[in-house]
Amino acid sequence: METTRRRQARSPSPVYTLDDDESYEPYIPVAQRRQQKLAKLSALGAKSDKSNAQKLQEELDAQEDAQREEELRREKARKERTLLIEAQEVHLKKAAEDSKKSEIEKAREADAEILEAIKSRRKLASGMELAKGIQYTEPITTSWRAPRYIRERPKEQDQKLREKYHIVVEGDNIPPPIEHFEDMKIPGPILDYLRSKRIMDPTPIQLQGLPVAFSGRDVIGIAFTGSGKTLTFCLPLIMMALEEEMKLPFVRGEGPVGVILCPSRELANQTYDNVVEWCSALAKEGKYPQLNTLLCMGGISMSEQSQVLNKGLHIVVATPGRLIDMLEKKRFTFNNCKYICMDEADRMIDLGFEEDVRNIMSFFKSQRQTLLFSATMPKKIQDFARESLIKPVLVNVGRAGAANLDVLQVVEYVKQEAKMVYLLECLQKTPPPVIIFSENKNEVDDIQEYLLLKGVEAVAIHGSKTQEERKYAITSFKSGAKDVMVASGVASKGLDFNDIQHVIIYSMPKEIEDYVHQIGRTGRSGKTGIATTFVNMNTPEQTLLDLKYLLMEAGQKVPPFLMTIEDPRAAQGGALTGCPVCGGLGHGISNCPKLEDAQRRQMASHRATDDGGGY
Ligand SMILES: Nc1ncnc2c1ncn2[C@@H]1O[C@H](COP(=O)(O)OP(=O)(O)OP(=O)(O)O)[C@@H](O)[C@H]1O
Repeated sequence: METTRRRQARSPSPVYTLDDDESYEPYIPVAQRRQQKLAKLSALGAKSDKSNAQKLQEELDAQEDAQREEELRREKARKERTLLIEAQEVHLKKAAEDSKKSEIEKAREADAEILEAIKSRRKLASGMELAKGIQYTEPITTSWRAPRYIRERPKEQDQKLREKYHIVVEGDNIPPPIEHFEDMKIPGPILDYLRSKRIMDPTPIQLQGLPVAFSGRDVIGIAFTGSGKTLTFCLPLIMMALEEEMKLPFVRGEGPVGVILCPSRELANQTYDNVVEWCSALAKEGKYPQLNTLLCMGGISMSEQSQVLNKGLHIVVATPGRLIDMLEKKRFTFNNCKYICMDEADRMIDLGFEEDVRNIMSFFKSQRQTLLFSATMPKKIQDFARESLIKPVLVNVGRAGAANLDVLQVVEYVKQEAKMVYLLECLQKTPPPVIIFSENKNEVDDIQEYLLLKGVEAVAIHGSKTQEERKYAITSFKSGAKDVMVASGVASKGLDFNDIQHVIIYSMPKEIEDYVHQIGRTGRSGKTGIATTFVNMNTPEQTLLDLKYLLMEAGQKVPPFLMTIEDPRAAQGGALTGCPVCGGLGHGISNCPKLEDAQRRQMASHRATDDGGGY
């Protein structure tokens, strides 16, 4: 033990322990080795003969060579090992990068495939046009012109005006924006009527959308909920019908001049009421003729409307199913129809409803002006629509699918079992009227029952209610006789109720567009409102992500539990652009909830019946 310790202490070699590689041989510098060799030789030289010394010399040389070779081999092996490790590391890193890249690429490829499939949908042209390969290249012309002073002002001024009102336009030869209704050549009685309703100046979508539509151009109009889109697409049709009627009055069996398509009966009813009011205002003083409007939708008998059908018909407001039925039965024709507008157009030309629209298009006999309006219009629907329109003008106020900034959005985590009780508390936040949304018909009924039990004056509306019940719910709520309306999302899209104070979203819809439409029942025409949304662990994470981004975009408070939800695309380094299919900001096309639903709807569309959804 003592010897070992001393030997170790004397050893000139580097410190080395058994913990290291056992095959290791300490390195002895060449000069030292030579000295050792010389010492051995001289010792030998003293005792033995020369040949022995020579032998030994050769032996030692051979040993030295072998040792050097071994050293070189080891050195080489070490270098090779280092290179191998480096190469492996590079390979692994590359593989990791490649897999990350291929994930993104894979997603991108999948997206491209879906987008291609959407793009390859047939245009929304009539069957006759498609069969004969008829393609219109120029928009229809109308006699409407902007006042000369506006037409002649520099284009930069038009652009400045658009910037002032945050209007984005796309298209060729875009008619100028007009800041005052008085400059739009709208008949006086309608202007008076609008003023009486405190509609003094056009909203951004109106000040650009109306001149474009009056000029006969195809329009894709996108603007926030409650921003006055209805007037933007109804007034041009009224003016067109007026001009036709004044040229040569319509007699029985003639018309309509144009049609407005709505995705639900309630919306059709509301739009019809608006058109009738505006037409009555027009004819009130006797200076202009009466224009006749037909409401064409499931749930009302056509005998009720026979007096309209017995006269010349100017305007039809319809849901698709009943309209097709009437056209097939030849109750009226589209032989002279020149105008078609789709409200909530993204829904109308969405997969599933598209075939109905295509069917309706097939009844047109000549070129028409086509207008598509919505608060939500995902990029791909826009692209598809654009291909079906003729030199369309896109008028966009705010991002398509963005929430109305006049709505204060509050998102609360409420456990499923606590929702009903908390709902009562929530109702105290504001005075009535309040709308409560639920995605589920049974839940709508349960909520109404609970509220009635608690003494709250509540009505309910959903697709399984009869036409009478739906009408009663809407009218009693609109008149203020009832404080609360509990509704399913579908039944209330686009409905314009007066001064809704508070929207409570009892169950968060899967598609963020539905959320945008639902909260949009408040904060209309420049007023403010509150939207409270209940979420919990039943809410899909992807929906929560969409919601988080939407709140951030609108500058709203994002609750901490939403803040903690990470976007997997951010980790993958993917682009955080909105989903081109639904416009949601929190996911890509490959996991779009709407696409799944749309596909389901497409399959179901063949079985669709006129069951209360408006068809
Ligand atoms: N220029 C205006 N000034 C003030 N109020 C207006 C103006 N234009 C329309 N309004 C009113 O604003 C309300 C909302 O209009 P409208 O229903 O057309 O909104 P919308 O954009 O179609 O909304 P949604 O996307 O929810 O269907 C209506 O009550 C309407 O009378």
